[in-house]
Formats: sequence, C-alpha cells, structure tokens
Amino acid sequence: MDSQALTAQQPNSNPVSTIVEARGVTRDFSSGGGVVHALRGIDLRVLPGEFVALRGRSGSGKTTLLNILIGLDNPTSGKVSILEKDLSTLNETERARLRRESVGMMFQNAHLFPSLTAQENVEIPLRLARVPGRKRTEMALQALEHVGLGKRAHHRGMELSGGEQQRVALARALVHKPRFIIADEPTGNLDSLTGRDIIMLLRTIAHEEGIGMLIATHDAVLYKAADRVLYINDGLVTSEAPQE
Ligand SMILES: Nc1ncnc2c1ncn2[C@@H]1O[C@H](COP(=O)(O)OP(=O)(O)OP(=O)(O)O)[C@@H](O)[C@H]1O
Repeated sequence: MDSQALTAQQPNSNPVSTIVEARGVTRDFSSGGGVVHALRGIDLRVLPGEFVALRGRSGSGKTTLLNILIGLDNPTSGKVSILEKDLSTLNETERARLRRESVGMMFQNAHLFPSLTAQENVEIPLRLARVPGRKRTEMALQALEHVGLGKRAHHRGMELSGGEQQRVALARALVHKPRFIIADEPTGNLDSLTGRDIIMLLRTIAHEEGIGMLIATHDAVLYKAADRVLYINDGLVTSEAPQE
C-alpha cells in the first residue's frame, strides 16, 4: 500500500465518543424573492455503533440535513462535527478527504455502473483513495463477502437483482472501513422482504463494527429495527413523534 493509502486509514483508528454531531444548525434558502427556513435549529448526535432512523415527511428538511451533516452544504448558522472534527475548520479538500476516508453513503438507487462487475463497482472509492491494484481487489472481495455477495463478484451490475445491487452499494459504502454511514431511503426501491434483509444487515454491521448510521427513511420496518428514531418536522428534529 502506498503512503497516501496508509494515511487514508489512520483517522479510522482514532477512538471517539461521537460520530456526528449537529448543534443549532439552521439553513435558509433564498427562493422566489423570499426565504425558506429549511432547518430551524437542529441538535443531534449519533454515537459509535448506533443505528438511527430519521423520519419526516416530504419537504421536512431531510436531504438538506444529510447534505450538511457530511459537509456537502454549509449551515447558515450552527456547528457540525464528524469524528469530533468541526467541519467549519476544514477547507473543501479536507472535507472531501474526510468523506473519502470516514464516511460511506447509500441512496435509494444503488447507482452502479451497469457494465462494470460488482467487484469493479466496489473498487471505485479505493481507486479514488489510490489504493494499489492487488490490495484493492482483496478489499473489494472481502466487502462483497461481508454483504453475502462473494459469489456475485464477477457479475455485471446489470445482471444483478435490485436487492443484490443494493448490497453491492453497501459493500462499496463499507469497503474503506468508514466510521459513519449516511443513507437516504436505502430500501425505497426494494420489495419488503428484500428491504428487511438490507435493514438487518445494516443494523448488524453498525452494532458489530461500531459504525454510526443515520438513515432517512419512510420504511416502518426500519423504524422498528432502529436503536432510535429521530423525527424531523418543519426543519426541527425531535425524539418524539410530532402531533399530526
Ligand atoms: N436549493 C434550494 N432552494 C430553495 N429551497 C430549497 C432548496 N433546497 C431545499 N429547499 C426547501 O427546503 C425545504 C426542505 O427540503 P428537503 O429537500 O431538505 O426536504 P426533504 O425532507 O428531503 O424532502 P423529500 O423527502 O421530498 O426529499 C423544502 O421546503 C424545500 O423546498
């Protein structure tokens, strides 16, 4: 492994008590001559090994919050830390590096390259982190084994079922051994049984590997499986369901 790939793994070994924290986070957008207060003072914390669901209606601010929590967008006010590092103290390059090294992401769509094999898809973040070829292959195969897809490693994205594609996406999110996984509706395109398998897999991995996971979802199975459910309503997060 080259020196850059080695440095890429170092932050993942520091012990921390908090994976991600938001304090007083607001986000205003200018829109049509007015201002939209998308987030209105959000406080939350995800601890190592916690599997947390984020529940909220369309337009409640989930995507805005997720983007801010991984430093893809800036809050209007308030503070966000990942692995106890205040994101406002990092420049764009440092944030991108923190994401590459410590954050895994999943979405409703697996976003695989259809003509690449499962293994090649999982190797993509390792290529970005400049992990050399043989090590890359070893890590990708290990991640695919981990999600129960060792036997599909050489199948192309387009030859896999929806559930298998989402497992490949999970292997890709896990391959660089992140500390924080953020997911936006990861079971949204799956039938309920396949969705349940993915949820249980995510939960087991969070608990066994101490990865903090925050999953925005409308999936009732996920609310039940979660260690905690956070509710987002009109730009505010609470631990109690809001009054309908
Ligand atoms: N770039 C933007 N400019 C103006 N308003 C925005 C922008 N992005 C989001 N908003 C507004 O902020 C609020 C929260 O949007 P957000 O996309 O975070 O909601 P969401 O909970 O993710 O919704 P969904 O579940 O439908 O994806 C909405 O009122 C939205 O219209």
